[in-house]
Amino acid sequence: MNAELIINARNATGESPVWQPQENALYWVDIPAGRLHRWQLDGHFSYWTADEMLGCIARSPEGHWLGAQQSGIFKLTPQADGRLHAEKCAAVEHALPGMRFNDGRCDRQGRFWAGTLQTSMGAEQAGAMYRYEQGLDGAVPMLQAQLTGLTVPNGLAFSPDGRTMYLSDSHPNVQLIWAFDYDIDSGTPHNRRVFVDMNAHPGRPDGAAVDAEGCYWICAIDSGQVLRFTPEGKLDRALELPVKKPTMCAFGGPQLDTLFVTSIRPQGVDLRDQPLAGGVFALNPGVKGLPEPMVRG
Ligand SMILES: O=C1O[C@H](CS(=O)(=O)O)[C@@H](O)[C@H](O)[C@H]1O
Repeated sequence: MNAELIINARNATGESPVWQPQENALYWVDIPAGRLHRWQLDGHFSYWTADEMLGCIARSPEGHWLGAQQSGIFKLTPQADGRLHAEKCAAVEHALPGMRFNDGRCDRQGRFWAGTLQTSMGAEQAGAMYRYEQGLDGAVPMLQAQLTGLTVPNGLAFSPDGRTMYLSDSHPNVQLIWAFDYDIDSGTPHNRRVFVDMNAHPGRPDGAAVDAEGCYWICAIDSGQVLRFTPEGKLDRALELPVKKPTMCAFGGPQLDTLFVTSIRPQGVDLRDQPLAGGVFALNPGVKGLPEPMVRG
């Protein structure tokens, strides 16, 4: 195992790692805590807390963050007192009560995509994918669902040329990763097909990242592994972690050759066999990643 613990964050649900090259820092969230964290390469660690759960983030060129929370998409600005100042940019009408945003990221053109789920995950197919971009009509535009019928949308990622979109559903009744043709001019996915059936692999599909060779790295939650699939959907590599529930991965480091992985610290269970659950880890994947696109201004 070559996983190195970078911080024993004890996150309830660590997610959405994003490498920020200007600061040589990794940012990520703890969803239920509504927290944005920063770990700098020199070892400094900071965090800021929002008023709502925080599902995923993307950086803007102006230096703030875009965050998908419970009631919509917010511009987030870290404050000196540890709060996250939140300004609503877009709203959503959830299909059911008790829903929040989960996994998301920008496409290669800088449109911010994020998916919703019901927090108890009891309601199947209530989740949807939303796309946010600046310049929509209205002061706080209402976003329209772009894809529906999802239970735990996850694993969103884009191929190096941006023309293939990947998306998964982690729910035990689904466990599929799909590929779509992606129209980079309009930001529209079409021609959905199964890319990988995770029922044939250990773990369920969670967060993902695409590397510079176009291969898809997916956190296989409940198996303690990160799996690499070729663009043809063939399993190529499996890396082990000292925790059972890795949630999302991101390439980072000055050379983009480190794979950072967030994880879940399950509540109310015996953690003697995974005391580092909820930590953030660094792996040496043997391949480089691509810069994470910022939100298009
Ligand atoms: O809250 C979350 O949990 C699930 C993992 S689990 O089903 O609870 O084990 C994860 O897939 C999802 O991304 C996360 O937000």
